Amino acid sequence: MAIESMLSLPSYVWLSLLIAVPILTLIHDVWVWYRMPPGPTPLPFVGNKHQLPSSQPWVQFQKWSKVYGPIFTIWIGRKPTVIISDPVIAAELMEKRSAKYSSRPRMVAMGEILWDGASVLVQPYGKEWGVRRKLLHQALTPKALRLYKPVQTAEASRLCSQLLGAPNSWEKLLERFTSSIVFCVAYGHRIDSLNAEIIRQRFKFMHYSASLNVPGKYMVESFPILKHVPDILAPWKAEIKAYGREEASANISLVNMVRDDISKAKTRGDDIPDSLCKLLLELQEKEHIPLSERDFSFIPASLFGAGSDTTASTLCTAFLALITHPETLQAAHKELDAVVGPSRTPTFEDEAQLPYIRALAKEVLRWRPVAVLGGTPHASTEDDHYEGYYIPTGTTILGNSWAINLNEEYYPNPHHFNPMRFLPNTAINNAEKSPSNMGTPHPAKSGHSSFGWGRRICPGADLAMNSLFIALAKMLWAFDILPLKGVRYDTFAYTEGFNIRPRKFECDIRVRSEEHREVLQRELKEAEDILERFTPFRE
Ligand code: HEM
Repeated sequence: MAIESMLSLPSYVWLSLLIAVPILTLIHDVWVWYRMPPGPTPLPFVGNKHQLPSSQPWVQFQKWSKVYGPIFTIWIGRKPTVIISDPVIAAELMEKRSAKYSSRPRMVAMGEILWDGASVLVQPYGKEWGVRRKLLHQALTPKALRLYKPVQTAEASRLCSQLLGAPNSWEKLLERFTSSIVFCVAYGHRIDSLNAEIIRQRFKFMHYSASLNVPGKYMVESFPILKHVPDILAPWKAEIKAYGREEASANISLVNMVRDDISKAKTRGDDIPDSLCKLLLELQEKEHIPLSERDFSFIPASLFGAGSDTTASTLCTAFLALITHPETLQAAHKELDAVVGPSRTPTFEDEAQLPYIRALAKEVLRWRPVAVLGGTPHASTEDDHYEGYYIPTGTTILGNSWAINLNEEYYPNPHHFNPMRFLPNTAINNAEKSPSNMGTPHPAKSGHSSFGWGRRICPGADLAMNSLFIALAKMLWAFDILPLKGVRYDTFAYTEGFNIRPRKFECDIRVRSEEHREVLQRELKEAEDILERFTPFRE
């Protein structure tokens, strides 16, 4: 009846509606735009899309922050994104006001159709996310992290001994190292080669999910109602769901592999290596976990996508920093020689005595942050005001780590790689660390925000820091990492994407002495004894 009477409306009413709706929408948008933090002027309905560069948008965002201020707005179509370039503002919104700023922007194709809400990374803030996040924390407590240290140490020794044999393959060797750690920690199985079937499978899933997250590729992102169109009428949706089923079934198989390992070990009367999946399965025996088998399987599976490439890329950046700032290699050698000496390699027990190595790892994360736009964006779930500006519900919030980490106020001479910035205050360091060369202190305890903010901060940060520390300590103890003669290195030549790493470059990796070589060979045997318990994934 209502439809019939609408259809019988005179044509001048329809015409007025056709004109009035866009005009009213535009008035609404201008009113919101006027009250939000300033930014480059958007076009009606299009926003700033035409002004966004196709390459390294974080650099353009940093330039805009100098024009419009440390908090500014850009518009993608009619959706606002607030971009933050100052660590204090990032902490104020995403940490102090985290109750309002801990969600994720809606990603319909990837988060809802492909993963059906199973992935913690893109899940909106709420109870479902909280269950997964709590489980991750339970398997990554300081006590649990201690259980993973022996395998991280053994893998770092294996990495050094592989670098002895194939120094030119350093990038691939770093990738194998981080992949193996992630799989040992997630499932108690190691990676001996990047040709392992499981690596190919994981890359296939990662590339497919990334391919869904291309702005403008799917109409469903602008009109989420389309996700309810039956599969038979929407082949694009049927394809995404089929991929989702394949990934879920692969994740469930990995959990079943660990279940099988546990039951075989019980029959034999021994135990299997500690892993995140094993800890979660033990927890499941003791208490009810309100997740389906499928959703449970996505928790250990999240480690590879989130933790392998990020850690490997950070190590690649460390190599670039060392060859372009040779004084830092010398300082690292000096500390390692004084604390560890030439007859053994460093271990986690030496960590407290190696402040320069720890500071070097932090400076790498600051100097060229791998998650250059703060990882996955945050989204607000309530209207808010900051310094008189209006930030409406549903705004996307990007912490531009590039601009934050290279903000001169906090890090003077920001492109200079200088681990001293992160050295604890001691009498000796203070002589070189006057406030004028160290800048305003960063609000985070860690001194940087490369792992994100507040309730969404990276839950794997301590695990990643342990991998970075042990790999850097052992490699720096063993090797000279040097520039090739006559090569000019570009410290800005980085890849595109959400996670960045230096574009391919060559360097000269030389063992420091025959004694160092012998120690590495001897320690490889000890490492292999530990790694033997972690069955490798098949090629
Ligand atoms: C150098 C290595 C790493 C860096 C730089 C890094 C950085 C980040 C960043 C910036 C975020 C987004 C935080 C935010 O939204 O505020 C994040 C999220 C996340 N990271 Fe990491 N990460 C690293 C390693 C790892 C590792 C080893 C794991 C394995 C446990 C991991 C698991 C995750 C997960 C599951 C999330 C999503 C958390 C959520 O949405 O609640 N990351 N990471």
